Amino acid sequence: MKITGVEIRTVEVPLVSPFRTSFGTEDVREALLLRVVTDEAEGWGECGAGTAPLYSSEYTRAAADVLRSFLVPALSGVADLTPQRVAPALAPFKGHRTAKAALEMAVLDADLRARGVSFGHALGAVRERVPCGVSVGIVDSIPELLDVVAAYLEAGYLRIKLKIEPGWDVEPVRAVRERFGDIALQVDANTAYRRGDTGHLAKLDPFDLLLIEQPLAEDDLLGHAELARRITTPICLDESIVSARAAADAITLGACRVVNIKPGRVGGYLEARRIHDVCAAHNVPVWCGGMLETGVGRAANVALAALPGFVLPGDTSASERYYRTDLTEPFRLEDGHLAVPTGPGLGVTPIPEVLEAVTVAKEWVPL
Ligand SMILES: O=C(O)CCC(=O)N[C@@H](C(=O)O)c1ccccc1
Repeated sequence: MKITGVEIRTVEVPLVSPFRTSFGTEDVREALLLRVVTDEAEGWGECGAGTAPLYSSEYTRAAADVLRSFLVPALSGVADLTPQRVAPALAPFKGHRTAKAALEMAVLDADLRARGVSFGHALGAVRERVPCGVSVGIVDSIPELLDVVAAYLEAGYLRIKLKIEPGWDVEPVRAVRERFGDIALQVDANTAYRRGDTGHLAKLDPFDLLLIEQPLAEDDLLGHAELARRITTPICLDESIVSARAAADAITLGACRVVNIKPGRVGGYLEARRIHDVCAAHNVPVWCGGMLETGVGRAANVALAALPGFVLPGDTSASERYYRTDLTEPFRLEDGHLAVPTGPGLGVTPIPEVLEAVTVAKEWVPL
């Protein structure tokens, strides 16, 4: 396959409601969409970096620059480009995993569309639909939280994830347990706690949570391993798991018993598949995380979530959880599940007029 160029598009898509986590609040999703043009087909990729480097060191403007200046030009040196050759071509450049993931995703989409193969089939999906959880941001009061959770349960979500931080943790969990009983419930701290918070985090143990996600810093595997010996709630890692090797190390150290796989965080869907395989080899369950993807990235995540080791509901929510108007045909929850797209490649494409309406910058990088 030969690339003629890559369109880098910055979009700003309003969220239906502010999304607050321990690392900040978003009410507009700024994302990059890549359109790779090849001699055989076009492919789409989505970069999950945020407007500011708060979840990780990456952010949208930096991702656009590293793509324009280094990553896209690096593909010109690959004679017969295949999706499997993208990561090695980009490996000399350090970091920028969400930018790399978006480019690999777009090349993979183009390749699969050209061959008439779906993302799910290419990755090894074994299900036609996936069970869906939902991420509930931090809100101003317990009553408001209970109303939000009640609405998501009414919508059919099969798992609730509560964002927590110091000062908003035990009481919200207690209130949700008392109101809704033994629903599938987990929490996500996004690195907000410290090693000295072990005693406080142990107060979550009586609530029979599925897991506590990334309580400590992304580089503190030993801290998580020590915490795992002091609390009964299973630890799940997110920010720490940047590669298959990191997953193997974390599991071996006893730092986690569950892994949240986010293709953007790990450099792409091919690495995400490798992490899935490493975790399966260690009998570690995985689930698919989310980075507020539009329907473009959501289609790929739903396909990934259909792999055999994804045994827990992920953050693969319906489009309407975040967007009044999605960039693609919306993903709709049916009996708590989303259908895995079956068309070639992603199986979805951005709706041109919707895409134009949210585009704030567009550039063409020729190869
Ligand atoms: O459902 C979703 O797409 C969002 C799920 C979610 O909470 N994502 C958080 C996270 O910390 O995991 C996030 C959002 C944006 C960027 C990075 C991470």
